[in-house]
Amino acid sequence: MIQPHGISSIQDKELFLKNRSTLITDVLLPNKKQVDIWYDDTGIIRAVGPEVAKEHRSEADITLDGSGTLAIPGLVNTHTHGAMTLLRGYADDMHLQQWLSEKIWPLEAHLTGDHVYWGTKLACLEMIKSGTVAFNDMYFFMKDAARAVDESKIRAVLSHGIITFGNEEKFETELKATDDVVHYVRSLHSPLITSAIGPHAPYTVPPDHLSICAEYGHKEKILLHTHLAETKQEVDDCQKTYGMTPTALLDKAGCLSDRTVAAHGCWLSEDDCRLLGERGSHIAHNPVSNMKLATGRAMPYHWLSDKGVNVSLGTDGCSSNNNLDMLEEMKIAAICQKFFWNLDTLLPAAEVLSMATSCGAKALGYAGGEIKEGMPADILLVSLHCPSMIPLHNPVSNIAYSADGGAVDTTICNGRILMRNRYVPDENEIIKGASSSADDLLNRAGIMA
Ligand SMILES: C[C@H]1O[C@@H](n2cnc3c(N)ncnc32)[C@H](O)[C@@H]1O
Ligand SMILES: [Zn+2]
Repeated sequence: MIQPHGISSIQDKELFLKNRSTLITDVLLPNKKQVDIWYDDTGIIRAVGPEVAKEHRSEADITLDGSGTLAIPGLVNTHTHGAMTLLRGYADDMHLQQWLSEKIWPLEAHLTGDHVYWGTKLACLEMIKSGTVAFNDMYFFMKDAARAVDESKIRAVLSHGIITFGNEEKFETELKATDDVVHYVRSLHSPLITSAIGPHAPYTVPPDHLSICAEYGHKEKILLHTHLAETKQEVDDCQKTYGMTPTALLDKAGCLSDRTVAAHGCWLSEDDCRLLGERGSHIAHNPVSNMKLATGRAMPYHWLSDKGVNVSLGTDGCSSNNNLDMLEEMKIAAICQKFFWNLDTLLPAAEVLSMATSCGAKALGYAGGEIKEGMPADILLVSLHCPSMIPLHNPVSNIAYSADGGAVDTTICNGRILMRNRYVPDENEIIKGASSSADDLLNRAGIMA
């Protein structure tokens, strides 16, 4: 086993076992203030400030030396398909509809719960190693995904991806799968995991099925997670078939509320943005996936923010990104907006950091994404000894534009230490399990790994 730097004794390994009252000393905040942070064993931040170590040292079970690191809130990935880690590099450089219907869906037809378990374990590992503490996931075999997330101790909103193309029998199966996930997640009694209903998109789920999804979501008081206005073809087809935009169609079906997270939004019109603002719905921006699949237009961030829409950030799945690194995503979001809309002031560094943290927590419906008293201890310690963090003229700029996930030294979610000195306890087992699971998937599909 790799002996990671600084983790040597049994006692150190106990760091990862459970929540304990923790003091982080001498850490820098993005505003360049040097502080100590203290949180208790319920995982809630109780004090942040220069004198905190003096006042609370005796109450802390663990002390982490934060010197040489910058503390930022844990990152929130508001749109992904976790287990698609197994499909990383399987189908690149294709047109979106062809990519889905000729490569992705045929392979996904061979998925089992075991694949999704290992794919989600790998996704959680990758997220922990790059500073993500919460994600909004839409995929299949979500009870297996829930097991993987529960073991990984990060936050997640889990939805079964509903794709019906109008088939009633399929819709019944999909609703049953959704209901199973909702009840299974509740039975876990985890404060970190919730469920959502996930009608895949207006082009895969017709209006009558969308309405039933919306009703179910309202009845269960859960999020509704969907794809929206990703391509021009989607918007044109919707106009032709239903005489309205996909956004108006979702609204007519009752799918737009403040519990709705819609991914992409590349081809939203200004009126669509106004409607989303009125409904309090959230848009998850996925710039890497959009650029890779050549959706042809960047999400109109200026219109969305003008209309008061909460815009968060997501990576999309590993088959269209091809990683889950939210620090990388932040940079690409900020530069993609400036480039596409030819506006150098659009989406500045501080805004993209909020997009990846507090706006994400808001979209997923929990209090978080800020390092302050009363907030959950979702904290990253980013190494200041990385070349990409030097010099430190502006910590927020370095985070948004310069660092990548490899700069994250320590990841804490809800007070629990998940990575320290870049060490995650079960990393080797996960890599082994996920690699053989990916081979197994391709073998089952008759593709030589
Ligand atoms: C939940 C479903 O969503 C599919 N999926 C993955 N990425 C995208 C995308 N960019 N657009 C639409 N669907 C996507 C998954 O492959 C799965 O079939
Ligand atoms: Zn997606």
